[in-house]
Amino acid sequence: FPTFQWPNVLLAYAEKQLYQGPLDILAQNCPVRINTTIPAQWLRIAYHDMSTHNVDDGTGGLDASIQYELDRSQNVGEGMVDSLTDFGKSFNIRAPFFGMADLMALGAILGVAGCGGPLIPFSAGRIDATEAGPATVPEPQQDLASHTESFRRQGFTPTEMIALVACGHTLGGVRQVDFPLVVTDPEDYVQTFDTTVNFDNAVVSEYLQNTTQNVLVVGPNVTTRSDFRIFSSDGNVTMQSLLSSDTFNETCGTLIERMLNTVPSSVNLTQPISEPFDYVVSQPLFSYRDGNMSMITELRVMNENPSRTITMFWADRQGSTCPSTGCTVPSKATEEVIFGLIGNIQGLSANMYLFNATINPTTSISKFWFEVNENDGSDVIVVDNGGSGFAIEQDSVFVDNSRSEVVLTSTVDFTKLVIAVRGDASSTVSITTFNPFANSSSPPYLPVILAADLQLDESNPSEGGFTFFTTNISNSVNFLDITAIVNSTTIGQENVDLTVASFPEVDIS
Ligand code: HEM
Repeated sequence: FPTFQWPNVLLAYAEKQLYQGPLDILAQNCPVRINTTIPAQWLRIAYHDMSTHNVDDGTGGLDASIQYELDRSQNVGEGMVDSLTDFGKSFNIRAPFFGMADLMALGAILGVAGCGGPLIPFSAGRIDATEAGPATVPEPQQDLASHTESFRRQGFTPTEMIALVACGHTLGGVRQVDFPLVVTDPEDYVQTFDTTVNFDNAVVSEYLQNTTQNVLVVGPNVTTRSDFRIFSSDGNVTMQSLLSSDTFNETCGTLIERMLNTVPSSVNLTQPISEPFDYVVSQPLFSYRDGNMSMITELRVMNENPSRTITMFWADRQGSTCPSTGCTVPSKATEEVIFGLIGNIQGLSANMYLFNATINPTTSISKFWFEVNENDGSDVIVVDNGGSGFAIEQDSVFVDNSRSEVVLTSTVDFTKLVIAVRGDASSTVSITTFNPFANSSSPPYLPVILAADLQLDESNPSEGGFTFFTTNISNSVNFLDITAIVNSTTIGQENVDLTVASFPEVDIS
C-alpha cells in the first residue's frame, strides 16, 4: 500500500470517502429506484455534466454546472434531481475543498462498482462551477456526424465514442414520460437498454445477436436510433471487441475514468486513488484542562494484526522535557476498520489505533511519529511521514475537544463550540463554518457558509494562560476555519474537521 504524505487534506479526505464514506449505501448491490437503478442515474448525470467540456479551449467538464442546466430538455428526468439530492442533501460529505463535482465522480465510481463493473481509480479536486455551461449534451435525434463532433469536442475519438456509449448504456434505460418520441407506448414506463440490471456487456452481446430491445437501437422511431448509428458506425468492429467481458470492463474502466477526470484545464486533480494508503493519521484533537494539554489522534494501519503494538512519540516545542528519543505513549485502543463497497471488493482489512497523549502545555508539542511493531519477527517500522514527522503547525489556537459540547434540546440540537487561545481576553477569534446541507428545496444545492465572531466563554474561565471563546453552531457543520488575533499576531487553522471530533453530549431538553 502507498504511504501518505501528511498533510494533504484533499487527498486524505478523498481516500476516506472512497473507502470509508457513507455514499456507497446507495450503490451497493445496484439498488433499484423508480424503475431504474441509483447507479444508472449517477452515471448519466456524470456524463451529462461532463458533456460541457470543450477540448479546443479547455473549458467545461465535470464541474457540477448541471445544477444550473436542469431546465434544458437534454437533462430531462427526475434522476437528475434525485442524484443531486443524494450528493447535496442526504449525507454530510461535501467539504470546502470537496464539492458537488467530486461527489458526482465518486458516485459514478461507486455506482459502477456496486453494479459489478470495473473498479475505477478516484481522483479529487474538481472545482464546482457557479453558472451553466453550454448546452452540448448529445441527443438521440441528432445524426452520427453531430455525435462524432460532440464526442471529439469532449475529448473522445469515434472508436471511444462507440465504447463509451455502450459502457453507459449497460445501466438503466429510457423513460416514456421523458422521451415520448423514443418510447412511444404510454404503457411502457421504462425500456431498459439490455436485459440485465448489472454493469456488464449484455448491451453489446444482445446488440450483436440482434436480440436487443434497446430503444435507441430498435425503437419504433428511426430518427432516435442513435445507439444503432453509433454502434454500427465502424461496421461493428468496436462492438465485436467488447464481446470479451474482460475487454469490456477494461475499456469501460479506462474511458469512464477519463470521462470523470475531464475537467476545465485550470483544474488540477489529485493522484488517482486505486488502493488505500497505509499509516493514515487522523487530525489531532486538543484540549486544555487542569494544567495539561491532551492530544487525541488515530493511526490507521492496513491489514489486521491482533499482536501489533504501536507507540506514539512526540517532540516538544522547546526541546526541554521530552528525552531526545521523544515523549511516548502506547496506543490506547484498537478498532477494526469497517471498509465499504470498494474495500470489500478488494478484500481489505485494517486496524485503527487510538492515542491519547498528555502533553506539558508549557513545552507543548511540535511533531509526532510512531513505531509500529508487528511482533512477528519483522523489523519495527518507523512511521514518521518520510522523516519529517507529523508537524503541529501551531499550538496556540485550537477547538477544545473536551470543553466543546453537543447540546441536546427539546427543539433544535446545536454544538457549543469552545476554542482555546494561548493568550488573554484581549484576543479575538472568528470562524467560518461550512455546512454541507443545502437549505434550498431545489438545485443548485449550495452549501451554507457562515462567518461568526466568538465571545468570551463565561462558563470556561481562563486557566493556565489559555482563554476560552465560544459560539453556537449547527450540528451539521462539518468543517471550519479559525482566525485569531493574539498579541497582534494573526494565527489560525484551516479546514478543521469536526467529523472526527468527539465532543461530549449535554442534554438540556
Ligand atoms: C450520443 C450519446 C448519447 C445519447 C444520445 C444518449 C441518450 C440517452 C437517453 C435518451 C437516455 C434515457 C434517459 C431517461 O429516460 O431518463 C439515456 C439514458 C442513460 N444514458 Fe445515455 N446517451 C448517450 C451517451 C451516454 C454516455 C456516454 C453515457 C455514460 C458513459 C450514458 C449513460 C446513460 C445512462 C447510465 C442512462 C440510464 C439512466 C437511467 O436509467 O436513469 N449515455 N441516454
